Amino acid sequence: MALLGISLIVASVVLFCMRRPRWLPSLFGSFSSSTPQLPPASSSSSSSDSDRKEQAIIHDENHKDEKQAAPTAVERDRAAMPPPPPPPPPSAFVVTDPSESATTGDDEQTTPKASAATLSTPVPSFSLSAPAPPSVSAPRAPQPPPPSNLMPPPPRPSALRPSGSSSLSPAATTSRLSPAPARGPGCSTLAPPPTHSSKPAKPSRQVILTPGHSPLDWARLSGSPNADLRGLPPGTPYLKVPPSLLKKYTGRKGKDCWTVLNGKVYNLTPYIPFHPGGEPELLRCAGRDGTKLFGEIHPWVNYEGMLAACLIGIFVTEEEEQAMAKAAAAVGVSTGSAEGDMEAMD
Ligand code: HEM
Repeated sequence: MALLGISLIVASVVLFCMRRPRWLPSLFGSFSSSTPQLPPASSSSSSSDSDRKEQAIIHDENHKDEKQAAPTAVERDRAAMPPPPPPPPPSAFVVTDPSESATTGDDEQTTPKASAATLSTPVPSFSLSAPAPPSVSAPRAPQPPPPSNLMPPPPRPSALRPSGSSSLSPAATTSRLSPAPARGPGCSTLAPPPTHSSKPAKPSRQVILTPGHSPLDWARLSGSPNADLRGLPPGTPYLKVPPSLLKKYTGRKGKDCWTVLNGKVYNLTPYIPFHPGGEPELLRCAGRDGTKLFGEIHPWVNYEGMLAACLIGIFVTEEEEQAMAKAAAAVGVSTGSAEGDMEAMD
């Protein structure tokens, strides 16, 4: 039992010496009656020496207590032990000068001590509920400049800089920025570039049509499904027109005006008073193939739709027409050969 008590005392003393709380000097102050006062240490080396002396004194004292009344000494130590100091609050710390601790008498603290300090400049804080930026339209009173510790906004990027002040290399500048288009003096940069050539337009060769012969009147006359403007007897099939027959219909001497457009033969006679280009122009293609001439003047005109009621037949060569006539004579039927039919009509 005594052995257990002794070992407990030794363990507590060892723990006590290893932990060495800050209130140790004041504890030793309470033992001033039995222990001599040590001079205050002024440097780290003297502090370590005094520690060793204190430990030796404590060790001797404990040995005395072990021999006399060990349990009562332990209880007295625990009763005289002051509560540990409260931990410092978590705040900003500044390192104080070690000389200050020496002058204040805190000889145990040899390392720089940190203490709370208030900053003179306000710490910038950020939050999601920041006020909205001022609108451009609403006029506002002049506001004080922002605090100097805030970062100024970056400069606005300029799209087009003069080549002299550009930070880009000349090669990069020329590759990114195309040269300004050459415009005449006095031209606004917002004005569109000229898209029309300065070539004067051709004077119109349209003629004044007589009343009742407008394009709309022609559309009304030729548009009906039963319209027959061919100038042939009703029920005449589409004819195969050779060149020898086509050249007889020149529009002169009371004859009709036939022409060929892309392999089809049309009777232009009913259309002559409706032609915007006039009769003489239209008669230039009478009795012959007018495909090339038509395409040179107005290829955009939809002649097929306009002349559907004027279709005579198809344009064939003389050989084709003779071969078909022979074949028809052999079987004894009419092939629609235009030559015989036209001669019969005449
Ligand atoms: C092949 C013989 C033809 C000749 C030489 C001829 C000539 C002309 C000429 C000189 C004009 C006036 C162009 C102008 O305003 O600058 C014209 C206009 C016109 N011709 Fe013909 N023409 C021919 C056949 C036809 C035929 C077969 C049709 C239709 C069935 C036709 C329909 C028109 C129309 C609709 C215009 C008015 C075009 C427009 O206002 O833009 N022409 N033609």
